[in-house]
Amino acid sequence: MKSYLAAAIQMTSVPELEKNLAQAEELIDLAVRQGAELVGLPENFPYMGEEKDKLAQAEAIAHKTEAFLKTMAQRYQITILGGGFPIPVEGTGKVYNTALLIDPNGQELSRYRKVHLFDVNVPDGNTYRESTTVMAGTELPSVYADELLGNIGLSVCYDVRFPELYRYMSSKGVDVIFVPAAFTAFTGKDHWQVLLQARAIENTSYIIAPAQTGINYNRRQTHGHAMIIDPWGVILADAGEKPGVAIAEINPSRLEQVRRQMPSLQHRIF
Ligand SMILES: O=C(O)CNC(=O)[C@H](CS)NC(=O)CCC(=O)C(=O)O
Repeated sequence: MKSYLAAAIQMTSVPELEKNLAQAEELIDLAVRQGAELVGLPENFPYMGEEKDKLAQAEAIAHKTEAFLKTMAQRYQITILGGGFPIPVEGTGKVYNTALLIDPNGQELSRYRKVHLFDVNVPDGNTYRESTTVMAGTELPSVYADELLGNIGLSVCYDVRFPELYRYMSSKGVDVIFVPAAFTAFTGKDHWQVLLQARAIENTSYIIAPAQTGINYNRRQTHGHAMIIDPWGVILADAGEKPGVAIAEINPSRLEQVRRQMPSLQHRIF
């Protein structure tokens, strides 16, 4: 593993596929100009809108997004994570909320289907029923061992509330954990940063958390604060509330140092 720069992209995706892909490319370009070699896009980056509208366009979203990610990876010579986007599941009328990791040759390295679905009545009055259109994934995320970038684990948004998922990754030697999200503004203000820091500290791993921000559609508002956190829990970069990028160094000697200073992973009893 080497030292390199990673980027967590923050965007305001709307119910228009082409517009979102154009916004994503502008921000990828910005990240690459600053030297990023590993770039993450947030959950639902190609489309944020009513669940039924997303489902109606799922075929096109899935097809164009996968092609887009491969093109971006090759054009910019980066490894890219497309945070959860819908991929239809044959014969069910539903989709998997899928995260895809692609290498600079345009080859797929890893694929994860969101396991925990956001079926929550948020106290701000918004009701979320992700399971009406999304099938829950049933598999733990595989940890992809990249010779240069480290061991990379994938998760999506609401998953961040389930520490057992990250403990599993940790048992597979994860170094860098992606948490692409579209966190609600209401839950995000109190929970987002705390949960991410906890996952970083308890697993002594880097966290790369790309995010949605601002008003995406109707009354849906997302929290922003795409960030990169180091294995000690220090926030290395925070994109704030506007579309942009959070960029920071991923450094194997820092991983090694923190794991020496705080060997909690070696002290597990259960
Ligand atoms: O808002 C939308 O339309 C899009 N939402 C999403 O893409 C997903 C699934 S509904 N949001 C979350 O998982 C939020 C989790 C969260 O906010 C928490 O755990 O507090």
